[in-house]
Amino acid sequence: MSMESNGYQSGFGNEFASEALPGTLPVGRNSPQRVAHGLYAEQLSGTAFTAPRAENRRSWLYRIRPAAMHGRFERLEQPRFHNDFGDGPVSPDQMRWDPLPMPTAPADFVDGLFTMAGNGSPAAQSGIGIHLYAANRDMDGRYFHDADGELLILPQQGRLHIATEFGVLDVEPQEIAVIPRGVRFQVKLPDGEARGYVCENFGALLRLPDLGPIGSNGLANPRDFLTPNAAFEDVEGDFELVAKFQGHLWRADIGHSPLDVVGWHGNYAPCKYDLRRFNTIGSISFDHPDPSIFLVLHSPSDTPGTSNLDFVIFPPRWLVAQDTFRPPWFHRNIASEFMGLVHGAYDAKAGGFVPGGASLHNSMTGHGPDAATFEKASAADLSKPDVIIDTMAFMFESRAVIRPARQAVDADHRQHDYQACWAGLRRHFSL
Ligand SMILES: O=C(O)Cc1cc(O)ccc1O
Ligand SMILES: [Fe+2]
Repeated sequence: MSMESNGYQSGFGNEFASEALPGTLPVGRNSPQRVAHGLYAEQLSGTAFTAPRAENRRSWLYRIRPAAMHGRFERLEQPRFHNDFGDGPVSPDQMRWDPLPMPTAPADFVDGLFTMAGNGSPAAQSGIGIHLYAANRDMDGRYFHDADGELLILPQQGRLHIATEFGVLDVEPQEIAVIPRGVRFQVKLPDGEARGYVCENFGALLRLPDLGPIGSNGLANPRDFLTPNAAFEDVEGDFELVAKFQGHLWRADIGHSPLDVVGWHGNYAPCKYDLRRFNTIGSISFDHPDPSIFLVLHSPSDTPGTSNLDFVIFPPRWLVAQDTFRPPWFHRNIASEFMGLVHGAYDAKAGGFVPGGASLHNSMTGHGPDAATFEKASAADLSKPDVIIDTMAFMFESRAVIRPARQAVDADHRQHDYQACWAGLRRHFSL
């Protein structure tokens, strides 16, 4: 059985309101003495009660049973999914990985999570966890919430049917889903198998960037974010509630589906966004701009302009700049860059960076186009525009060093020869 989608509401961080049964939402108050249909009222706060209004995020849920009803939590061992980024030496090497192999034993979305890297901690409410998932079965009688951060999910292969307390998100590769901290959900795999990337944001909630001189439109437009209409399931059984709490997983028995919210209103809710809707802006004169021009969502830190997380994409686009090396340039960056590829090929790498793969270029580590890309772009005919189609790369960029997890450093699917991609860069210098 799976909860059916009830459609979506459009907008980012709006004051939404939705009810799956007419007359569910109280009018003019949040917590009446008795809620319609015999439901319980429950508030879910994603920011401090007293956070400034522009940042304040909370929702009211009207549900069959309150979230407090479940058995006692005990530890659940899933050693591949954690926030142990270590505090010892971290190699400044450029690193790259092949796709996370599909599981050989049955694994649902939670079983299939594999921690790649991260920084900060849930305890500090700052930093990010970067994970991949590879799964081959539905979450069955199992529900999950992450108390440590909101989850930015990027399917790379296979669709996800994500049934949440707020309703259903159906997402496919080249779309993203954002599940707020604490929201309970269940993932089913309509295609039988699925793989993708997850960024767990321990810091300030993801938001749309200011647009500055770009103006009032462009990049990710707010109306393209879709939040589910209320949908619920009213089922009882021997189910399991899995919680991620302070870097570890816990499980509790639960006798009913926690996806029993019949109506809700508020501005703290899951959403999805189709990356193909991104209005890509670039140079129409000369020079390849800084990748901040490709910013979709960011989690600010306490230093203006310096993000805990910048989620950046490299979508299809025209390259027209004159007297310009058109692909991404060689560079070093105080921020740290974790990249993935959802679809196609990436314009800075002629080979080796494949869909489902990943790379890490940490603070001040030199990187840029591989030798083949450099040669090709240096000789390209700039009198003609070049169009990049069939591509969707992304970057999780963070102000703090992104520490690879031990299991990622040691993984069989790590490309130990990654640095060889620059070894063929020839000396061209002449006096
Ligand atoms: O490939 C990278 O490293 C990401 C990246 C892309 C780009 O267009 C400019 C800078 C940058 O770091
Ligand atoms: Fe870079």
